[in-house]
Amino acid sequence: MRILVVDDSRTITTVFGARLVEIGHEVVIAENGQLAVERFQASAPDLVLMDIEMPVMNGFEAAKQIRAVEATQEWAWTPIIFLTGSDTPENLVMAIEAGGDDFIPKSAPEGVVQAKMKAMARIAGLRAELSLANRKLEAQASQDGLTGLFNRRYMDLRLDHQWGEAIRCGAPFGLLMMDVDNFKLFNDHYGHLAGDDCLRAIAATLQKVVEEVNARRLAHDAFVARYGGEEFAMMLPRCTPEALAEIARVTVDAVCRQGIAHARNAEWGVSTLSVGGVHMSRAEGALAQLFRRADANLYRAKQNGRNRAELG
Ligand SMILES: Nc1nc2c(ncn2[C@@H]2O[C@H](COP(=O)(O)OP(=O)(O)OP(=O)(O)O)[C@@H](O)[C@H]2O)c(=O)[nH]1
Repeated sequence: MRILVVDDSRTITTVFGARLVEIGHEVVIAENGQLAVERFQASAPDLVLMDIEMPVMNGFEAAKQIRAVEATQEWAWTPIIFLTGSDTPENLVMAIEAGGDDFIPKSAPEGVVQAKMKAMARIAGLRAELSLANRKLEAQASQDGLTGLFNRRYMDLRLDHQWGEAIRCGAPFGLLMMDVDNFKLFNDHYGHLAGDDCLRAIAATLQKVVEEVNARRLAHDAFVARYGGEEFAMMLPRCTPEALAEIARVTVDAVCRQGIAHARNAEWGVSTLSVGGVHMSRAEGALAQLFRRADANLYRAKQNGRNRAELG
């Protein structure tokens, strides 16, 4: 474990530090509470062993600040054990109130110190595993199982937030609705599993396009989601009408150039995409209206021959 040892007494940090290093731990030392908070942030220790009475900032205050730092990171928790010369009941209560987890007298025998650290490390390990599992679950809940893009549920949540912000700031907003062309014929011709592969491949291309959009700052925090079936939606906050037109064109071209064989897709012989785009120079009104306009343009793209974008 990496252990942050905090004490204003050089003797204590040296003695405790040497004991911990001897039994295989890495030790980071801080001489007061303020340095403890700084070193906690810089070194992300697995455990903090901290004195209570110290100059500049005492151990209780440092523990509170460490907990405040952790509160900004979901699920973060590092055990804090107070080291003290006086294990009075008042100190014990204050230690726990300040966010500490345990309390060891400096005079405690070696075995007790080691046993307490082992217990804390075990809890910290379980907590870390739980945090990882939770993050995986969160990622799964926001992802579409087939394509790995964001799913509709996540899209609605994130879009609500982006749209609200765009309205508050009077910022521009762009939306592209995209639909794979003649996809029923693709399934009929190549089978449903090949259809799934085709959707995955197109989704990967759309993801690349959106990453490029963000990298080139053509929009702010753009993202693409599977809207449903063979339909996708790309959200383009703060993009210009010129950028929207370029992104729509690039998207249509990129899917066509991908060259996924589609013998029954008109004269192209490969899978293609139709796109309906809408741009607002100042976000206002209901999101549903934006989607209706994008849908109408998508319909026009289909009517006008597919493998194209219609904007408005
Ligand atoms: N393989 C596969 N097919 C899907 C999936 N979701 C929807 N589809 C199919 O997508 C097809 C969409 O067909 P339509 O809505 O008729 O549209 P289209 O054939 O693409 O024709 P246009 O949109 O007019 O170009 C349907 O046959 C659906 O079964 C999926 O997850 N996997």
